[in-house]
Amino acid sequence: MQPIVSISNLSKTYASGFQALKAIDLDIVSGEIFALLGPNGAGKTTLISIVCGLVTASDGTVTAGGHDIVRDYRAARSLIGLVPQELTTDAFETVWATVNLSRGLFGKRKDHTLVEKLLKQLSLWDKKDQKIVTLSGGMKRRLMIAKALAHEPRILFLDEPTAGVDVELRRDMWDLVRGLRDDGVTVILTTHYIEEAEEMADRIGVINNGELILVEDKNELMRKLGRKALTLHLHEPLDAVPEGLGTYALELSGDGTELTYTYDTQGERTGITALLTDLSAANIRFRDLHTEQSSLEEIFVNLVSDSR
Ligand SMILES: Nc1ncnc2c1ncn2[C@@H]1O[C@H](COP(=O)(O)OP(=O)(O)OP(=O)(O)O)[C@@H](O)[C@H]1O
Repeated sequence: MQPIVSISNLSKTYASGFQALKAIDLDIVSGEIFALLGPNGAGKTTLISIVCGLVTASDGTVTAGGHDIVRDYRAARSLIGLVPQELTTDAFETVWATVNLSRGLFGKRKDHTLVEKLLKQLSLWDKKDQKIVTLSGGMKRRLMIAKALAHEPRILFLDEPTAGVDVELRRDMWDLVRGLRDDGVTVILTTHYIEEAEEMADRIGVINNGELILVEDKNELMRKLGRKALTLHLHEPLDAVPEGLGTYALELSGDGTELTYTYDTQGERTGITALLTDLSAANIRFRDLHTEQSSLEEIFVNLVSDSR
């Protein structure tokens, strides 16, 4: 299937001489939620600003829906909605006027039914006659989404959609984004919250120092790079890991009542069967056990520190 956004050899050097992006190649699949994950200053905003035509690239090409974003700017841009980090609209405009205006800016004919539907969907309908300056932070965020969707884009970029919002609103945002995906909108979001990428994304791209260091299916990423820990809850506490078990990566905790074994899920052998046999031979009995997979956070921290 043809990608809905195709980024090829994209580089950006700002006038200051700072290179914010280094030869990025990335294809976005239609209908996915793609999370671009990276620390502050990694180049996330620069990347989406280029795709949305707000910043010019120093090198490389981008197409959206098959249209080159420079040569065929209008056609490409009309497919794209952008929710920036900060609201840039006139604060004394009403909600209703500003969303309708956003649609008009793309040369689309008025459609009050669509705007009404959007405002209802975003729980802003009862605020439609209020001036933006009177809205709460969460309402402003939702308004930015309504504005970005007013011209019915097929691709939505969300730049740090939940930075600085409370947990409840974050969950609302996530539900909303999933709903958009269900409606067929392709969503690309930037975030430095690993939890957000873990929760939301179908695929994850990790960007650091202007380089895309990894692009991977989320589940695959967690499976491939994740390690697992098996914790055995012992009947009798141990003072130390018995000598005969010294070859295993074992750690004793919980006042000697928990024995944790860490293993690689992708390894040829996990070593679990041998460990359990040896435990039994050493007469160590357990009453319960559980396993835990390493989180995306641990994977991310390892990746970023490796690429420095
Ligand atoms: N107009 C500019 N001129 C010079 N350097 C810039 C300009 N805009 C951004 N940069 C630099 O480019 C780098 C990438 O910035 P960018 O805003 O793309 O990062 P980001 O990943 O979005 O970060 P954050 O998570 O903090 O929003 C940063 O080092 C930033 O200082």
